[in-house]
Amino acid sequence: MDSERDVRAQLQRAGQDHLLRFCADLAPEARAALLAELASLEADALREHCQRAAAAGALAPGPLPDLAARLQPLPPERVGSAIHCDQETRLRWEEEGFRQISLNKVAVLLLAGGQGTRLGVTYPKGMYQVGLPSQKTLYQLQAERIRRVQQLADQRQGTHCTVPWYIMTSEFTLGPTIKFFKEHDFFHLDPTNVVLFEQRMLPAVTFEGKAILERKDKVAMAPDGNGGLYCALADHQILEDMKQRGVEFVHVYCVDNILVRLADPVFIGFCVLQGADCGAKVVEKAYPEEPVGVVCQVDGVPQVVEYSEISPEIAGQLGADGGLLYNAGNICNHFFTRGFLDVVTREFEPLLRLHVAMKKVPYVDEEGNLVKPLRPNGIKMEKFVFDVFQFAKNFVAFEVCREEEFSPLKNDDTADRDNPSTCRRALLAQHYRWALQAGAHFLDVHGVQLTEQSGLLPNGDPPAICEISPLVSYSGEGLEMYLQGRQLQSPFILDEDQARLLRPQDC
Ligand SMILES: CC(=O)N[C@H]1[C@@H](OP(=O)(O)O)O[C@H](CO)[C@@H](O)[C@@H]1O
Repeated sequence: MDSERDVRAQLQRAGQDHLLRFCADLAPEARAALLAELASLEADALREHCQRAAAAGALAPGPLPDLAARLQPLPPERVGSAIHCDQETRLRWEEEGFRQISLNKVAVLLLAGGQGTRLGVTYPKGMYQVGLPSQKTLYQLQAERIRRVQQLADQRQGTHCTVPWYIMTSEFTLGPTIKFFKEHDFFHLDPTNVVLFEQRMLPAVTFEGKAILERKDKVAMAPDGNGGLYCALADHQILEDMKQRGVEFVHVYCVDNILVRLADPVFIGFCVLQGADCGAKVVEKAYPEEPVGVVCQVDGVPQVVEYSEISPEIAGQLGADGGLLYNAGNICNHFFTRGFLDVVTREFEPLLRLHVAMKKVPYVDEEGNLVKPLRPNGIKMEKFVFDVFQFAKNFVAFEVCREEEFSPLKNDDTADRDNPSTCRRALLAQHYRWALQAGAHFLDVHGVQLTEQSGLLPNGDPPAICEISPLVSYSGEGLEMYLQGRQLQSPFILDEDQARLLRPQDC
């Protein structure tokens, strides 16, 4: 191990020796931990990182300059649609997706290293429950969708398949996530098919280019963004694990979308039949300022321009049809072939841009007191998962229906949108629609039958509460046998037990 003198000398050369200013006050263990952390940061890499952060932070924040002239919507031949296609085509994509799943060629990969700052929780977002009647958490919903999609593939193809679940965590989320999964018996998935790995962390830096101490004995670190995926895949030999299992196609998604369709056979099938190496699901943007990236082309190359980097003028531009010109909203659901991920991790990762986020970073002042700043005082650098799209040989986008597939949990309930209430409503409204489509009738709290036309209530709630377990239906399929012609009293939960009760005798 490097001695304190060595570390100090290296940090001095890097202009970062302030990180040792409380070293003399520390108990031996804390001092050793700090020295180990500083040694692992490597002084040269730290200097470079701090200089890069300060330089990037000094540039005008917000929209990228000269973007307008370089931007174009994606050409139509690169975009498929689950909304505007005919039934036969959709079935063909779905069939292909299920075929690949049943051959064990499909994995899902969850990006779950974020800190949930906007939501205001100190635990991983996946452990959040939005107040559904079943009280299920995001992690449980996702686990059950994996189980169901495996089951559907098996039923069609007569197999016994596995969709492995890779979960990228960070220093903040790894411990609590493992504990949570163990406490819940991995939601009845085989633990050997749930692979947790950790992304790297990067130091937070002041506007003057100094790494920040968050405690006398600890540098302020933050996960390296969801684009940290590519280093993390290499660090933990995840692609080798995929290869051993025979995985060829990976559905990467972000933890916060309550409606996410894991390993969606329609999306997978579309991408595979298109021969794509990289793909993104999109929804039509709801309004110009919506905080979603837009999937488009920059200098003729497919890319995502993040909401923080697009000007209001460009975001509000209208196309010939009167809708938003840049209307392909990124929902952080990506398709990658393992081959593409392999090339990215080996060749292109170092080319990924670092994006700047100005954050309020708690720090210790000169006297060693903890300060919680009221205004941003630090720069965090992040890579974005979609920044690899530019390296794809055949990129495709796939448009899906927002109501069915996108409702993200970003904020707490004080915000108007993307909060626990909007997520809960989106899921319950979907299940209400599915139940009606399957021929159910609902009774209100007074036992009076609601009409089929009963729309959503003014607050967006469905007129009756109906929650359907993902173990019973993945995307609305197979519900007629339980619900056709039934009168259901709200609230109604269709879980596996209820499904057994409702199942006709001859099934
Ligand atoms: C770097 C990144 O992946 N940003 C994504 C991601 O945004 P966050 O605000 O970082 O959660 O999810 C959005 C969809 O919920 C998507 O539109 C956006 O482009």
